[in-house]
Amino acid sequence: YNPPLPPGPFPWPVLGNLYYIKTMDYVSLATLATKHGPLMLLREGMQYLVIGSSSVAATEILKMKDRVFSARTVPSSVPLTRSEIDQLSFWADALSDNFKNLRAMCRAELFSSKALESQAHLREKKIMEMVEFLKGKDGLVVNIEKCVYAAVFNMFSNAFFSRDFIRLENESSDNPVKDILRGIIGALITPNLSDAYPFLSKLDLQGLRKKHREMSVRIHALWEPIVKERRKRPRGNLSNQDFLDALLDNGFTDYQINKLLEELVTAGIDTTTSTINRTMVELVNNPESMKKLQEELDTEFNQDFVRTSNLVQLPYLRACVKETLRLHPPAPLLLSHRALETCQVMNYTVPKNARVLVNVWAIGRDPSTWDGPSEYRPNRFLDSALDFKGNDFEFLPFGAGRRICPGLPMATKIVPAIIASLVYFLDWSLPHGNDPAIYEKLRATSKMIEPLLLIPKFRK
Ligand code: HEM
Repeated sequence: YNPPLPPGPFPWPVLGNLYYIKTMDYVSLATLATKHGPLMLLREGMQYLVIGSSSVAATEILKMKDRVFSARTVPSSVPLTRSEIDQLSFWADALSDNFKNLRAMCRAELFSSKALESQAHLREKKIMEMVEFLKGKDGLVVNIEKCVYAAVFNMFSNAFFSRDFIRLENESSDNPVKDILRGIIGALITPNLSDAYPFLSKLDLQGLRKKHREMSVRIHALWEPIVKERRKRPRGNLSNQDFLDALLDNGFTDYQINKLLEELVTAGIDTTTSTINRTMVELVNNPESMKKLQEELDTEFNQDFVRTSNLVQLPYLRACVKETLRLHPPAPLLLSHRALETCQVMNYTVPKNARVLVNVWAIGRDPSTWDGPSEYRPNRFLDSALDFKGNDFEFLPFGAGRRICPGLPMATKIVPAIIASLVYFLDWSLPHGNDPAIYEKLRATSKMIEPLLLIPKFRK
């Protein structure tokens, strides 16, 4: 007996459900799922697209059938050949040696407790520079998003190369790094005819692969001189190794280094900054939560310095971050998974090579799990063991299983540290006062909040 395909909207000949996919965003897909069910099938031209929208569907896809769904559908805008993907990219199948080696390398040299501890003083330094800069803007309107971006990017670039890449003082001017990364993400997520009709892929009709390739060249150009210079240095047991040293010691070629770092910043920077910005929007608009967080920080830090290593013990801070990730997961549909073979999920058949998404945004707002699902209530996490480490399938901002976000340990250091320092040293208000309509607009936008303008006021 072969169970049927999952239910879904009626597919048009040739086109399938391209109409829905063109307008596809997690909010309309969540609405569509209330009609068709927690496991839904759409047709993207010639491709099957399966969407899981409940914690039960997520458990089956990411836990019970994790191995089967551990491959990715690689967007055709990715400017790599299949063999490059298999040999040097995170897009590789999770069962491949390359994938396991990349994850092991990152885990050991970037995300282990030891590596993160050795970066702690750098994170603190970047934070204090940001705080000093903001103290100088007392009472003025600042584009907080840009300051956060600079601090986060420099934390990355210091872990990679022991260098800053973005100057805080450039707060008012354009930020080419951000534009490049947005360009890459744009090329990856724009609905692409080549994905629906793979035989068109070579033509690159929308120019998305070309755009991605150009942006890749530009981002690599930022660090290529550093890599070149570092190669000339004698290698050996240097103290103060950064990630680049580790890659060179492990025989990575320039091209491997370029691609790995590109993929790490593409995946890590926007997700991290968006979580911080969205937490600020929620806190500024929920004064009680803000007050409670500031009180918690005041008891913890009676000197003038936020030691990031002390932050893990702060329950309310953690609860605030979790509540932001529940309401605004930066990767609301995860990245595309792919079925390695035909299999059964929730008594339906999922065909081999189907693209599979999990709507973690919908799961985080499921009214059968969450009270007042669209309200910002960090308290709900205080007496709860729910965590985002991939074991609780009603709360999956980092995914779960073999494909869980490898950067989770780094994100959970950076995000609370920056939020804590912003609200410990400064009070914040909105330029036009607290207008509920503006709040709803800021928090509802499916794109990144931009520009996020706030007024800092000296507190400590
Ligand atoms: C709050 C911050 C972050 C969130 C919410 C987040 C979330 C996610 C999610 C949902 C996925 C896809 C999981 C899936 O498809 O099942 C992912 C993948 C990934 N993330 Fe993160 N991430 C964050 C920060 C970071 C950071 C800081 C880094 C690196 C420094 C990073 C590197 C990656 C990489 C390389 C992948 C692809 C892994 C793969 O394909 O197996 N992320 N992340």
